[in-house]
Amino acid sequence: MSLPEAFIEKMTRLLGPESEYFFKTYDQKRAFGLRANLLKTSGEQLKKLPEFHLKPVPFCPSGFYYQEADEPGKHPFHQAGLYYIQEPSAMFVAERLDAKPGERVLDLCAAPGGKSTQIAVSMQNRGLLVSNEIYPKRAKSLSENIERMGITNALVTNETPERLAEYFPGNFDKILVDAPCSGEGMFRKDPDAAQYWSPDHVRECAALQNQILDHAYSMLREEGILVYSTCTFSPEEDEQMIDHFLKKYPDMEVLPIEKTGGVEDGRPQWTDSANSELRKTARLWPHHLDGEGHFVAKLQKHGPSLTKRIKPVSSVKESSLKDYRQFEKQTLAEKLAGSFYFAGNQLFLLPDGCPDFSQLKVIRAGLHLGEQKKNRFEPNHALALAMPAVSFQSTFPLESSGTDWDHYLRGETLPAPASLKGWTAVTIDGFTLGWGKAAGGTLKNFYPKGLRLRGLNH
Ligand SMILES: C[S@@+](CC[C@H](N)C(=O)[O-])C[C@H]1O[C@@H](n2cnc3c(N)ncnc32)[C@H](O)[C@@H]1O
Repeated sequence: MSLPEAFIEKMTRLLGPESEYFFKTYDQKRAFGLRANLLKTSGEQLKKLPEFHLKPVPFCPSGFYYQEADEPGKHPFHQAGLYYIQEPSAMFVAERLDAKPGERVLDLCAAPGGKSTQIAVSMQNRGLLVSNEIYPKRAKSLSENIERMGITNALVTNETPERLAEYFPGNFDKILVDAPCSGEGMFRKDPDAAQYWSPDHVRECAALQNQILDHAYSMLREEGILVYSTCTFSPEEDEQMIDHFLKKYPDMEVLPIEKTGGVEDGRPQWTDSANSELRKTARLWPHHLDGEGHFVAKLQKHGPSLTKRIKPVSSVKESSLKDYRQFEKQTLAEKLAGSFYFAGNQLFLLPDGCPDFSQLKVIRAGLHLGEQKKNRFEPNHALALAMPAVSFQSTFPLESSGTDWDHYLRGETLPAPASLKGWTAVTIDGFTLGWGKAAGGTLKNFYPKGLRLRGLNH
């Protein structure tokens, strides 16, 4: 592939004789990856599927390489949220944050959600994950991926880092900044990215990352953890960015990152200070492992934080849940508990200890249960995708070896047993796919219009 001249010169200067191996990767095919969604399945279960040819990613326990011809994006398990298609080296990042159930975590630059969906898995859907994206369209796809993967503890926001920093000073145990960058590691995946590249663009990205990091710092609590990552090779956005950050905030300490499967140390020699601490950061190079390339730094804040306590949202009165409870009794296997919240007619079950978010642009708040209609409750797609099949009193089973799933995902009505009545969870090989409502021998289709398949799928 054709690369910008100035990029070739720069990488040749930085890498010396190693650059020969680096540039050779541009003539090779890129690796394709998917990550098992451990909220719904296991890697072992996916590995048994004859449709896919999966090989483990050495630096991510739930990650697999697949063959391009496997086309996992076209399999109904994708719509059921059993995996997330993700560039393999990107899978290394969220694992380093080591988010735990019950923590308060912020993913500041989150769309389309590869890393947020991975963070939610390690939190086991408990605690609070604020998953933020600055651009509205990208925030919408982030929200859809959060829904598809069955994540129930996320507040998906569409804010600038600056606004969030005003709202959440000193509030988070862990923050991921997966920064917008010059994307040098994306050239094989997206050849257009190479055309946008210029030394000026690298400088602009570095200036933006600097500002984003300032905001992240102010939102971190004392002893909180910050992970910073990019998918670019330029030292200005990687080691030099962290070097500058450490000088500006001396209470930040670089933490070691365990490096396996071809992951390498950061390169302090590419900074003015040559601070040996920077060796603890990690670099994923396309000529040392199967993946496009990433830089990751993990830091801890030891200084005090100016913290604003935000009161949690209190639950609505039980009396306003009458129609929901009636629906729940008829449809679900157990009663849901927690903080319920109405946004207009839309009912949500909020993440644990969810802070008041009334002043923020929020796209999704925890689990979207459904809509209060006149004297009845209609469930949302998110509720189906967040629950395993055993959580429903009635299921409508489809098989991936058949063709009915294709009709269902296109929004068509399906024939149903005459005895089947009311809301039922449609499943694919035992995994929930969406809602249907049975009456008079047919299943009315409630697969969301915006997600339906169109045209040829095979
Ligand atoms: C590398 S991507 C994030 C990828 C995402 N973490 C994932 O794993 O799917 C960087 C994100 O930063 C967003 N972004 C762009 N400008 C920004 C800014 N000024 N502040 C915060 N985020 C910004 C981009 O829209 C993009 O979604």
